[in-house]
Amino acid sequence: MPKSRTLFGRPGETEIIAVDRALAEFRAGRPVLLRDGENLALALSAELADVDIAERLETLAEGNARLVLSAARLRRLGAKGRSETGVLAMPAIDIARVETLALKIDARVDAPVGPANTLDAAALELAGLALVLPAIILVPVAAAQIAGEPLVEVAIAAINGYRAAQVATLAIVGRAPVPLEGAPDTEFVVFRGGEGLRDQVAIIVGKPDLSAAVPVRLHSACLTGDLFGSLKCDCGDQLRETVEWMAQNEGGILLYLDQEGRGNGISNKMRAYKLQSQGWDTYDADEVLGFDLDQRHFDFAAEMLKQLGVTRVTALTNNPLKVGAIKAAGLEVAATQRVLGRPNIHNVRYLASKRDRAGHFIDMDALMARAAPKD
Ligand SMILES: Nc1nc2c(ncn2[C@@H]2O[C@H](COP(=O)(O)OP(=O)(O)OP(=O)(O)O)[C@@H](O)[C@H]2O)c(=O)[nH]1
Ligand SMILES: [Zn+2]
Repeated sequence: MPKSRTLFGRPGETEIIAVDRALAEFRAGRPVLLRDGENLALALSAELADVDIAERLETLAEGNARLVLSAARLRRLGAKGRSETGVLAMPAIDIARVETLALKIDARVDAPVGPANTLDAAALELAGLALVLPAIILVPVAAAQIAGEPLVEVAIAAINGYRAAQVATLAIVGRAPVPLEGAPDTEFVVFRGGEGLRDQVAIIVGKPDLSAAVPVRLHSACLTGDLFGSLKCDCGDQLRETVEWMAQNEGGILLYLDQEGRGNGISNKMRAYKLQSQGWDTYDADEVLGFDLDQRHFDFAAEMLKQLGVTRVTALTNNPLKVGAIKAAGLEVAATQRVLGRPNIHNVRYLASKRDRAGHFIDMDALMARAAPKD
């Protein structure tokens, strides 16, 4: 990403600010102006579009509007031969059709799907960052057509470089002791930036020896499981049992990451839960919505560990993605340790899917042995 220096933007931050503004607009259902050199296009989240905004875009579109969809969504729509992101031409912006193609379960694609260009791909990345469905109405425009319009403009390089820039600017903004039940010697350290739309938290339990392999868990936020003890997953048990284990052993660090729904956000997770209640498994439900197996990135989590002085870890996880990401970020993984949740009739299919479809190291027999409630 190009560095630029202005009065109110430190080098590298100007681009982050532009994307932050674009995200606010996008999530509010207003079009964002994307720029790739001389090429301009208005991008609008399909799930937030209504007839009024469609009519206004139509006056600029001149028949050139398109609907950008993810590879996963196109697969579900039965688009022949498409293994990547693609676009559907929209001679007229028909909101009912957009809604069907973006969200409806039984929708099939009835028109040729074209390849996505750099603006389309950046629009899809923006949707991912905004935690909305990966479906965007894109309208190519000329500068003269939108002169004087109060639009937020963002260069596609800024969008594509956003995650890396967020890692580079990650910094501790607050820390304090927070005694926890069962782990009274605990400190919360809050980092600004990283993934998702909020800050990230490192929970340092006890006084881990930073010169040895530090027990570390990267824990993705799960409102339903962590906070309310939902029976649909194993997150709450993993969270509390890890903190307890760290307190009773040599301490450790749990990173609480703003990655609801495997990075899809809480609203898309709830859409997926609705589909699951109709019989879809956890990954198929996500694919219906247009998501791949896992949208999470963990490079910023590794950076958090580095800033806390960690170089070598014992990774407390069953997820090979997390282990790979920690290693790829230059930290040493001395060992991995399984984190068993508790199975029940509501989560057993979810756990089996994670094992069978995403390669999680889950020993179902060991897990089932824990099915009985604690005495
Ligand atoms: N999309 C989606 N996300 C889910 C579902 N169930 C749980 N999640 C999310 O999945 C993530 C689980 O994250 P983690 O607890 O870090 O676990 P993990 O990736 O299974 O890896 P380990 O627990 O470390 O082995 C959280 O972001 C949850 O919100 C689901 O059915 N669909
Ligand atoms: Zn969960």
